[in-house]
This record gives sequence, C-alpha cells and structure tokens, in this order.
Amino acid sequence: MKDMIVNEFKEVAIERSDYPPEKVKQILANETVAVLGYGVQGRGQSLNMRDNGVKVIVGQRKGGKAYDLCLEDGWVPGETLFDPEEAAAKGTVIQYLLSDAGQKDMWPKLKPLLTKGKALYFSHGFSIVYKDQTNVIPPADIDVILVAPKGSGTTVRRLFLEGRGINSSFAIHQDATGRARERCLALGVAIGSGYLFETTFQKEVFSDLTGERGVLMGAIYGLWLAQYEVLRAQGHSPSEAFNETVEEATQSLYPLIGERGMDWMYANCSTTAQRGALDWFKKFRDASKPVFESLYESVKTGEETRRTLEANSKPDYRQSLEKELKEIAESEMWKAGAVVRGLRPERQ
Ligand SMILES: NC(=O)c1ccc[n+]([C@@H]2O[C@H](COP(=O)([O-])OP(=O)(O)OC[C@H]3O[C@@H](n4cnc5c(N)ncnc54)[C@H](O)[C@@H]3O)[C@@H](O)[C@H]2O)c1
Ligand SMILES: CC(C)(O)[C@@H](O)C(=O)O
Ligand SMILES: [Mg+2]
Ligand SMILES: [Mg+2]
Repeated sequence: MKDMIVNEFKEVAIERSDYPPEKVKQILANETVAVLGYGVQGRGQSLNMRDNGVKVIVGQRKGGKAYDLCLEDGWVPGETLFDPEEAAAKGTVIQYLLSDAGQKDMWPKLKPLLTKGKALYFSHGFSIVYKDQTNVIPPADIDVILVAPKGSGTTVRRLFLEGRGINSSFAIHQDATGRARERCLALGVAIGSGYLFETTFQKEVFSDLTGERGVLMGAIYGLWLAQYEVLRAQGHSPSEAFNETVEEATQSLYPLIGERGMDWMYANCSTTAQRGALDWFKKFRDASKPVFESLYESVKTGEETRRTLEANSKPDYRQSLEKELKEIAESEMWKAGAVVRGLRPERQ
C-alpha cells in the first residue's frame, strides 16, 4: 500500500506487492471464476488469471469470431468453455464482461443464477449505476464488486506478458459475505493490475464515459482532424499534415509525457515551441471547456447511456460500428497514416 498525496488530497494505492501470488491463490482457492463474454476485456482478463493459476472458465455464445478465439486460446468446450448461462451456474465469481448493452439483455437470465454468497464482478459502473435504464439490480445476498482497468484489454494482456501492469480502479457496491474487499483486490491483481485505486461505481462510470468520449478518444480525434484539415486547406501535403498532427505526437512527444510529464515534454522541445505552446494552450482550454461541461452533463443525466443502449442493442449494431470505423480508415488522413507508418524503418 502506498499513500498518494496530491496537494491536500490523500488516497491509498493497493500495490501488487500487497497481494503476492500465494496470497491471491489462498483468497481465491475455493473460487471458480466465470468470465462471461470474450470481448477485448474478457479475453485479456481471463488469460491473465489463467496464467496466474486461478481456476477460470469462460462463458461465450457459440458461433462467431469471439467463440473461435476462445478455441484458439486453448479454452476447452465442456471443460473450461461453456455457454454464458452454464458458466454462470458453475462460477462462484461471475465476471460480467459482456458489452454494456449485452449485460442488460442477459440480466433476466443471469439473475436467478446468482445464488447466495457468489460475487458479481464488473469492469464498468454502467449497469449498476444506470439501473433505471438497465434493470440490473442484484440480489442482496451476493457481493457486487468492480475492477476497471484504465486501458484497453489488449494492453491489459500486453503489459502482463511484459511483466508490467495496468492501473485499475476498484469499488465495492455490496458486501454480503464480508469477503467482498479481499475478493475484489485478489481478482484485481490476478487480472494483471499493477496497482489499484479505490473509487465508487458512480465515480468510475462518470469519469470513464467522460474520458473516452473526451480526451482519450473523441476529443483527441476531433482536435487532430481539425488541425489536419486546416493544414491541408493551406496546401500542405497529406504526409506533412499527418506527421505534424499524429505521427510526431504518438512516436516522439506522447512517450515523453508518459515518462515524466507535460513540462518534461515541453522542456525537450525548442524554446520557440515552448513559447508558442504556453501561449496557445489556454485558448484551446477555454474553447473546449464548455464542450467538456456539456459532455459531463450528458453522462450525468444518463443521456449517454440511453444512446449507447439504444444503438448497441440493435441486431446490426456491430456492422454499423464497423461501417463507421471503415469510413475513418478510408478517409484521407488515415490513408496518409497507413503510408507514413509503413515508412517506419522497423516496419520495412
Ligand atoms: N474494451 C475495453 O478495453 C474495456 C476497458 C475497460 C472496461 N471495459 C468494460 O468491460 C466490459 C466488456 O467490454 P468489452 O469491450 O470487452 O465488450 P465487447 O463489446 O467486446 O463485448 C464482449 C462480449 O459480449 C458479447 N455479447 C454482446 N452482446 C451480447 C448479448 N446480448 N448476449 C450475450 N453476449 C453478448 C459479445 O459476443 C462479446 O464476446 C464492458 O462493461 C466495458 O465497458 C472495457
Ligand atoms: C479502453 C477504455 C476507453 O478506457 C474503456 O473505457 C472502454 O470503454 O473501452
Ligand atoms: Mg469505457
Ligand atoms: Mg476506460
């Protein structure tokens, strides 16, 4: 455990060293962890737990790419791979890692399988917090816990394989057994977290939905696109516009921020760049702050949830998402990206 003190704000981080392998094994000794859903998170978390010696089974519908991937990854039908309901019946910990819309859909079938003393585990506060829209209200005699990796499931797996760890938040919504906290933290370490910080289901989902719609995904692409379009309109070539917008960010400057912070990245650029960036960041902050405020409001009122559930419950939701992603891939900016990435010496 380590104190995290920022100004007067004190938090405590749970570290991997607080839950060494023997302790994790002992806490989870009598558990069968059923991971429902083999999407990006289900895959990363289940493989890491299996490698950590936890008794894991996977619940994934037959047919489709996710099921094929289960087979490729060595999950054995009838032994470690089952239909979601069968897995839920066998598990003592149910990791509910279907898509958020899928969780609402399956809930009436899952609820009767959540018998006394089991633990229901989420990686998102979504289903519980927006219960008015999802109807996910667990029985009172089970534990309800959350471990939410702060990154893609692909990274959860990659960092684990490199001996590193993702940072995750954790929360206890319901402690029926008196063991909810130790179950939660042992699972948090077993799925590959490097450290865990405590939150609530509501704080997790409000910050998560804001972050991904905002700076992590939506805002960054909007900002990049705006600059790319201005550079192109002013006669710069696609590769110049792409390099000055994306390639330099991801390949040179963002790793420096990750290493030692924004000031360190600035300090490694010219004084000309520093002067200009220090003058302009405030203009960008002031222009975008109202957009972030309206985004947070849309999360808080449940509008983002309404939109997600409506869109992602349609039978053809995946095809629609794939179509929109394809439009991005085929836009000039990302065609330029493919060409530029192909020129990296290590890719030749
Ligand atoms: N993707 C990430 O890296 C990430 C990161 C942090 C948290 N999360 C959270 O983890 C959970 C899982 O996310 P994901 O991105 O891995 O999920 P996903 O969207 O990839 O879907 C996971 C699985 O759900 C199944 N599924 C979808 N609808 C279903 C239905 N109606 N019935 C049965 N199965 C259904 C799919 O077959 C798929 O295997 C979500 O709560 C998400 O918010 C995801
Ligand atoms: C990986 C993210 C964006 O952090 C996650 O929140 C998700 O929903 O996929
Ligand atoms: Mg999210
Ligand atoms: Mg997230």
